[in-house]
Amino acid sequence: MRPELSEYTPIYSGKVRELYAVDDEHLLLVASDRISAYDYILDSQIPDKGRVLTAMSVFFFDALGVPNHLAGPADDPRIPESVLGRALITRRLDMVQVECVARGYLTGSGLKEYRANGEVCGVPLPAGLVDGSRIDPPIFTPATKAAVGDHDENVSFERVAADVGIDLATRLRELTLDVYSRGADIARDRGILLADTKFEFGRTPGGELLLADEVLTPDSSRYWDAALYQPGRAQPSFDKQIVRDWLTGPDSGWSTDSGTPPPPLPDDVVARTRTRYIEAYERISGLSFADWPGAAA
Ligand SMILES: N#Cc1c(N)ncnc1-c1cnn(CCN2CCOCC2)c1
Repeated sequence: MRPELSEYTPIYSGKVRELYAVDDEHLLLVASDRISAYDYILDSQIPDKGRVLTAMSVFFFDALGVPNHLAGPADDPRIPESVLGRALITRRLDMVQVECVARGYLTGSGLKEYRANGEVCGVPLPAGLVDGSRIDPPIFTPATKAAVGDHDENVSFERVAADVGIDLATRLRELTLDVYSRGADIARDRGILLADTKFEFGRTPGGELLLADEVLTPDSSRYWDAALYQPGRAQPSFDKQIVRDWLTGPDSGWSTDSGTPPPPLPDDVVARTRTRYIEAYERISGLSFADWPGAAA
């Protein structure tokens, strides 16, 4: 008999995920079906999004072989039925307060910084780069964690070293770039570009540094279709472009500068977006989402 979610103590609630205390040493990390766009959490949910992104994290935790915070399988008996497939039992860690970002392509806040001063997080880049340019080798562009709803602040490696010490900062950079590069290689071999990603790390009571949070999901990363890749413009998001295009198109009656929350999504936009998440998982993992635990939404 699985426990009820109400038996666990909520300890953190993010835009699309929650964290519960299971016991003194373990947490339950729950991914919802909520989706964000243009800095709004949409009223419409994407059925199975939480299960797909959880499956993707588990695939990469397994495939990359990096010591991590997982403390049980996807069907662990401590996971309540109501969240089975979109929740994981993890070790409770002392989290390092650094958003560990790796960028293999220039876009978003990195592009904005580059255009202003030719560098990102203190890392100088070649002149003449455009939106979507490859950054080779990839760079470590850390950020400080912002309050829910705010944007993280990009900071230099030197600032991270001042905050957490040079040894830990160096280890964070090394792990971030290694895990990003190996994850990007896996995705690229399947026709999907991993433009950038954000990792979080934590330490055990014994001081071991573990990869935590979610890993290489479309919520923590930018995924692009390699077949559509064209530097010099904003790349279509593999998973969210259908939503973005409808919201900014003629049928939504909404615009990004309206100052109002986006309207609900049409059923077909929801359905096609669900399909995109499942396609990303199945192409990258080579596994069938039908085999993943939990009830299909
Ligand atoms: N993972 C993890 C983890 C852990 N294994 N041990 C202790 N604390 C955390 C933790 C606490 N907050 N965050 C930020 C990311 N959150 C994730 C959940 O959803 C909301 C955002 C991570």
